[in-house]
Amino acid sequence: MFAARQVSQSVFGAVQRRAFSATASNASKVTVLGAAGGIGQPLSLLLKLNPRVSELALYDIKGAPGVAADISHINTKSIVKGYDPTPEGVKECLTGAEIVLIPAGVPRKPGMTRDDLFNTNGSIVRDLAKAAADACPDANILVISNPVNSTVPITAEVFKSKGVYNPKRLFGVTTLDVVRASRFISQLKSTDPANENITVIGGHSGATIVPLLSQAGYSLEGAERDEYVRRVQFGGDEVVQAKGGAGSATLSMAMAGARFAESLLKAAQGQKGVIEPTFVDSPLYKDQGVTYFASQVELGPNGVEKIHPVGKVTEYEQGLLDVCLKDLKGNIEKGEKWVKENMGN
Ligand SMILES: NC(=O)c1ccc[n+]([C@@H]2O[C@H](COP(=O)([O-])OP(=O)(O)OC[C@H]3O[C@@H](n4cnc5c(N)ncnc54)[C@H](O)[C@@H]3O)[C@@H](O)[C@H]2O)c1
Ligand SMILES: O=C(O)C[C@H](O)C(=O)O
Repeated sequence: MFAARQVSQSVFGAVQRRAFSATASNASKVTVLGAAGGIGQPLSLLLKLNPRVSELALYDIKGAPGVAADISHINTKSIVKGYDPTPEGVKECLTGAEIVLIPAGVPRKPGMTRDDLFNTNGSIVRDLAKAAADACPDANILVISNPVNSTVPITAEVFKSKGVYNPKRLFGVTTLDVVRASRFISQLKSTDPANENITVIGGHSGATIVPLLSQAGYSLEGAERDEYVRRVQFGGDEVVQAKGGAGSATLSMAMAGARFAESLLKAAQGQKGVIEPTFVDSPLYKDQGVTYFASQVELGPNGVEKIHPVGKVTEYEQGLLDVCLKDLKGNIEKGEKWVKENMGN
């Protein structure tokens, strides 16, 4: 019995060390809004395993205190607290947060696009953004709820309306596209996916997701190339279909969200050269009316440190980018227009 306990602790310790090899130097409060959901629960679990997190604050319209009680028994140092779904609860949960992750909202069912979630999730994200703008205007806000191409502009407009918008602190989480693009190329090329890091630019839905294989030195041709791009662009649909009405990607998204939060924490705690593709207020295509765009972004203590240009692309990739920009512009404008007309109190 004792031996078994020793073994399991050491195996789990090794997993934890491999997953997050950092030693915490600075304390950070991280808040998850939608913490009892399909993404929220495993995301909160991964954040509890991260030694860079000192306090984990969980909020949901139902079930956050239960998730918090469960996770709080894990033998890592961070304090975990779940909050009741009241205005005071969400305020307390957000106050002092350095990072706020928002996976609150409904997921897709087969046959739906992400844009079909717009009305429901737009209101949810708008209201949570209002609470964040009031309680922690300087926090990094990480929007996961779909449609990201519209929920990020909605969040920005809420922060602007309260006079606290800082474009360096608002991120649409597109890490799952990078994770998929890297995994899928490794399957084709029989490489170690951990060593792949395919840049994905644009936005987070269908044709707005543009993987840049050429920048990783790969050149697929013909049907193989088209199938790879289609799989990256519609990887989310693959999961939605497979789950058959029970939701969309949750576990891979939790990993991707935890990875992005870890990158921000590393950068905030002084690590240089931390770069992740993410959907931000970007100058790259503003002249074409596309005000938010995902590209490689260097992170720092103030959030966005540097937005890297897209760089050299092939003619084929330029074709994908042209389609992306057209769709993205519409998604962004839709979010901005809706929230301006529906800002509420
Ligand atoms: N950015 C991405 O790459 C990505 C990937 C996967 C899923 N998503 C999106 O993430 C969202 C969540 O997906 P899920 O599978 O976790 O859904 P889910 O239904 O399992 O969980 C959502 C949670 O949000 C909570 N919630 C709803 N309204 C809330 C509010 N006003 N305040 C606080 N909590 C609230 C619900 O109670 C629920 O627990 C969806 O919109 C989905 O499309 C994005
Ligand atoms: O596909 C979805 O609806 C969820 C998410 O955006 C994904 O890419 O898996």
